[in-house]
Amino acid sequence: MTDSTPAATPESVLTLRELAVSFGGNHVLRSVDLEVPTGFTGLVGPNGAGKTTVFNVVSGYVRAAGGDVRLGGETLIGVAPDAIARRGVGRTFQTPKLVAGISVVENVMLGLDGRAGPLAHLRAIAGSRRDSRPARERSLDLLERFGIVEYANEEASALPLATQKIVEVARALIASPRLVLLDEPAAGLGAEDVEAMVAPLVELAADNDLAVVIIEHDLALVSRLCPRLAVLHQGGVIALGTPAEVLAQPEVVDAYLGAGFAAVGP
Ligand SMILES: Nc1ncnc2c1ncn2[C@@H]1O[C@H](COP(=O)(O)OP(=O)(O)OP(=O)(O)O)[C@@H](O)[C@H]1O
Repeated sequence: MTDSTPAATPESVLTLRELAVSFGGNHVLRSVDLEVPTGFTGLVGPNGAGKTTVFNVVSGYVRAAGGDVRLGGETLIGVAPDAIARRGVGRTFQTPKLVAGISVVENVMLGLDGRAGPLAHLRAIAGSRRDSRPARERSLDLLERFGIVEYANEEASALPLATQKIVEVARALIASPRLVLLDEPAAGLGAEDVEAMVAPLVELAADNDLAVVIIEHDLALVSRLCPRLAVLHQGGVIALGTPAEVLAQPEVVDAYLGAGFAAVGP
């Protein structure tokens, strides 16, 4: 390699092109363009900007009105949520969606079938085809990594919020995804619980070359984790760059942060 070799642009794991979503007359996403490489990307913006809607389209729960979503080179438009999960997309929900009546270790295993969404409960009744010894061991291994293996046999939905959120992260990771979407993972958690979730997540993401997109209102956390931030506002990405670059942009201050905000750096 010579000095004149151009710096490699990181390969995009997830690509959104002119993505549009409407709910009736509410045009939530007008034209969202975003490339997500491996590593951590923060998706921020005001309440109601459409951040969760982006996750819902990528994971197949909401239909796009226009544009494209590509994982690697392949479109995810028209693909069912469980099939999208099996192609390598793991996700969590703003409010944990764990299946009641089954244990923590079993909830994590549901991730192997892509069963993380609203229908997971109904399907779980039939039992998971993936309830094999290796699946159980993989689930236990993840619970160990996240420091919650002691809860493995407890009913998941009875656990404190922080533990439920960590269980969801483990469920999102069990199928060895390429892309993980975390919807406000730290909301409602104390500093210690956030660390308990984040430290193993950062290690696992690095070990497995994952692309992780985090929606998070805690800007200190998102700035620490994410070398890239995208700001969503009025149906599109209005800023993209390092946290320091993005949080200093006047339009981001106006739209999201408020005039009293001063970026804390570096
Ligand atoms: N399934 C749906 N049906 C109708 N409207 C919806 C649906 N999902 C989202 N919306 C609307 O789309 C808009 C964007 O919602 P979304 O939850 O994506 O925003 P957000 O940026 O994630 O907000 P927050 O930061 O408050 O979680 C809101 O006006 C919301 O009411």
